[in-house]
Amino acid sequence: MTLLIKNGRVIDPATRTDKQMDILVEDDRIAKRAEKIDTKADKTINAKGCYVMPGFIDMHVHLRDPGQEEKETVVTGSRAAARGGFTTILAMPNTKPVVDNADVVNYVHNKAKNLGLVHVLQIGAVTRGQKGEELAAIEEMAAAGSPAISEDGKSVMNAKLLRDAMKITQKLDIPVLSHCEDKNLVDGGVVNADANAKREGLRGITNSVEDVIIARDIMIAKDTGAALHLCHCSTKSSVMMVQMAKEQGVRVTAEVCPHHFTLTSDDMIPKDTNYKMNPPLRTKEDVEELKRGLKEDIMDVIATDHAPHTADEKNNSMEKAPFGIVGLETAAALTHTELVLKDYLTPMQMAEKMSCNPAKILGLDAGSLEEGKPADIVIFDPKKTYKIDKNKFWSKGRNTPFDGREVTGAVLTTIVEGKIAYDIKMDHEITK
Ligand SMILES: NC(=O)N[C@@H](CC(=O)O)C(=O)O
Ligand SMILES: [Zn+2]
Ligand SMILES: [Zn+2]
Repeated sequence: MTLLIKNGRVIDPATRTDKQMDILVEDDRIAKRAEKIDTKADKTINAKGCYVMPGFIDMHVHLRDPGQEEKETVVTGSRAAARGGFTTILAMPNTKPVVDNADVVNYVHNKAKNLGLVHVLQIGAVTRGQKGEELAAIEEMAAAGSPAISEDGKSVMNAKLLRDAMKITQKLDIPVLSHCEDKNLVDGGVVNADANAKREGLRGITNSVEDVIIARDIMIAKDTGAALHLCHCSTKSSVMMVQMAKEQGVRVTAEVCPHHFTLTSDDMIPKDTNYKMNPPLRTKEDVEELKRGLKEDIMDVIATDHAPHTADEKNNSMEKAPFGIVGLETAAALTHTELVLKDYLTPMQMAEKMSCNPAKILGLDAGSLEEGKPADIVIFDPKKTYKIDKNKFWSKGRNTPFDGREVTGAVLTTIVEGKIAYDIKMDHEITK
């Protein structure tokens, strides 16, 4: 099988390439890349005017499988990923049961392999059952192919236990992905602690809830020499701490989610639980600092924290509804609209933060359009303007604050190992 992508703007951070080129895919690999390729191929795509980027890699996805298949499954989550331009996704372990041993890792990997749509890699938990009492089977899960561990959904509140885990991951050379939230400081908070919370009579989540754990985890990473990746950073101080840690040579990287750089707590519609997520939407000051951090490459990664919940669960009071919003099918458009078109990021930086950097952090053979590399590619139209429509999502989740929002930039085609996993022409076939 050969596939020829013609006349696209090839943006490949791994080789610092940004120019109009053709790409020839043979079977599952990039066979050739040149200014002009005239070989006859089984299929030819004209990508004139489009970005051709390494397929996006989402380091932070909740697939809810096993155990909460009413919210999402490996199948529906993979389809949503493909529609969002993602060729690799990492699944968080806060499932039922928790992913704390190789059997559950294998279950997810096998399910994804049988579907054969995008690459799905299962992250292992840090502690057994995410109970924070004893370590999970970290080595066993790494041997089964987990590229990282994470306690996402909460922090490992026992610092000694986290240090023990980091001693192991340092040896295994895999990163710990930290959800930073001091459980005791949350104190019943549901939205950012500010005037909006007061007006709505809601308890607030202060920046310190996140910041104290970021500081702690950086220090433990420094002690152990382990690689630390900070999930969903939302505070202005997170940027300062990541910068300081990097200057000191600590192995730290950090991610920001599209909702945290697109919205502030002022955008919240009262009682609309699609604005409830963890960490919460912060102030303008925080958002500006996150965008500066992304622009100056202090913050390395854009990840979605795709957190599907059912309409029933979200159809509750702000206090009772679960935290989290979906993100796979809106991330690329929001990144392009809010950061590239507003001159915070170049298209090259967009490709770095959505593909190349996650691949580096996770040690994956992905995130590059070099000849010989796996043909995981996204074709993105930077001119197409449209309104986000949650009813078109391939995810089971409809919990988004972005329904109806106008954006510019659309995923046209997602190619995984040389096969078309998504094409915008498929949009009418709602697959569920
Ligand atoms: N982010 C969220 O608001 N929710 C996530 C958990 C998490 O990422 O911490 C979820 O699993 O629903
Ligand atoms: Zn989290
Ligand atoms: Zn999460």
